[in-house]
Amino acid sequence: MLLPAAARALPCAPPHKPTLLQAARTLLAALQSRPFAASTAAARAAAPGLPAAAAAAASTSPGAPATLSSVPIKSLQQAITPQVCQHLQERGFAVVDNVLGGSVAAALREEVSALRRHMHKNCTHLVQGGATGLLEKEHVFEAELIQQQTQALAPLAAQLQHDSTLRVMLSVLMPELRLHSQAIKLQYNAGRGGCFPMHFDTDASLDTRKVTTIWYLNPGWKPGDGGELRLYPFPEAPVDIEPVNDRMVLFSSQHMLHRVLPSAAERYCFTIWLSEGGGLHRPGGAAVERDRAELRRALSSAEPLGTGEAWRLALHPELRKHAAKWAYRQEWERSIRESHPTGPALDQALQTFHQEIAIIGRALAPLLPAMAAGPPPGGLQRPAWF
Ligand SMILES: O=C(O)CCC(=O)C(=O)O
Ligand SMILES: [Fe+2]
Repeated sequence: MLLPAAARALPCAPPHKPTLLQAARTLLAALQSRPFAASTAAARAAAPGLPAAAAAAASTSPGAPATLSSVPIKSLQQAITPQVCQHLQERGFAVVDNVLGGSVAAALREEVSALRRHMHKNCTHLVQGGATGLLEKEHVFEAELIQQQTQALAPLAAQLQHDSTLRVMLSVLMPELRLHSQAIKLQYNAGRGGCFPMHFDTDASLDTRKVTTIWYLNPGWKPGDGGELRLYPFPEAPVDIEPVNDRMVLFSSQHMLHRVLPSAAERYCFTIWLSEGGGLHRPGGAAVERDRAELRRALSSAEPLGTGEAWRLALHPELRKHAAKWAYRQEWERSIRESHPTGPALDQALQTFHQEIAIIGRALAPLLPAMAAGPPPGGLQRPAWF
């Protein structure tokens, strides 16, 4: 059922945007020389050629520095290229190496290490009938940087939490993201098999996170250590990404299914989530209702569906994550077992998982034969990621 590389429909390459990138760099330089709160208007005045979305991405809350002087922002600016954004847009993810430089990566690793005794166990969030249950993971610990005490122990990460360089650079090339704010989380995996089950970071109905960026800080990583990030860009084949030092991975927070494979070695990283401005956008209205009614009709029709039509429905934005969950149900169950200690909480989580799979199986029954048989001969249209 996975999409063969040769059959992918390739959209046209976006136009080069060197002048826009230059305008973004001018703005970031201006922000660096004037360290406090930048408004959208100030940002546009500093770099007149800049699109509104990029200027808005540069604005910060009062008192927060807009960009850093203590990390090599130049390398971060250069990390976000048109090629990176094209990959992110078309495939749902991108990988950037040597993003901060070895010495900054080493300092950040020290900071994560210094915070270890302030960390709490990472939990899997189980959404069930409107309520959220928490299932602790073994060996994976995390800290947000909200309290002054933790910020003092991790000053570089605390500055990175506010730095707008990444947001501005992404917004120049992908203004449709409307990025406006960000949050950081530091993570320490003690090894001993610590891992994450398959999940999506969020959903449009939960919060406004759009882009997940994970930054790896593991200079000693070697094959066999495990802890790879596995992405499932459904319906394409999974991709494993090694958590090597100074690597940043970007992906769609809402649509990229992913997990962390069991890690045999200590593993350090941090995540910055980039969010859309303008509050939670709950899709609704007549058009959405019509769309849903059409989906219900297609799924309940007595007529058998052709392969192309079945796949079109499986990749519909409302159904795609359920289709992926069904397609990977065995691997998904294994990942839940691997990530949590045995006991009643795990048993409950597995029971809920099986109930969900049964519901999905019933709802998507007309699509399952086509999904099991693989994509149609002409290939599939790539789904939208953002
Ligand atoms: O540690 C990683 O590579 C990914 C972590 C993750 O998926 C998460 O925090 O949601
Ligand atoms: Fe995640």
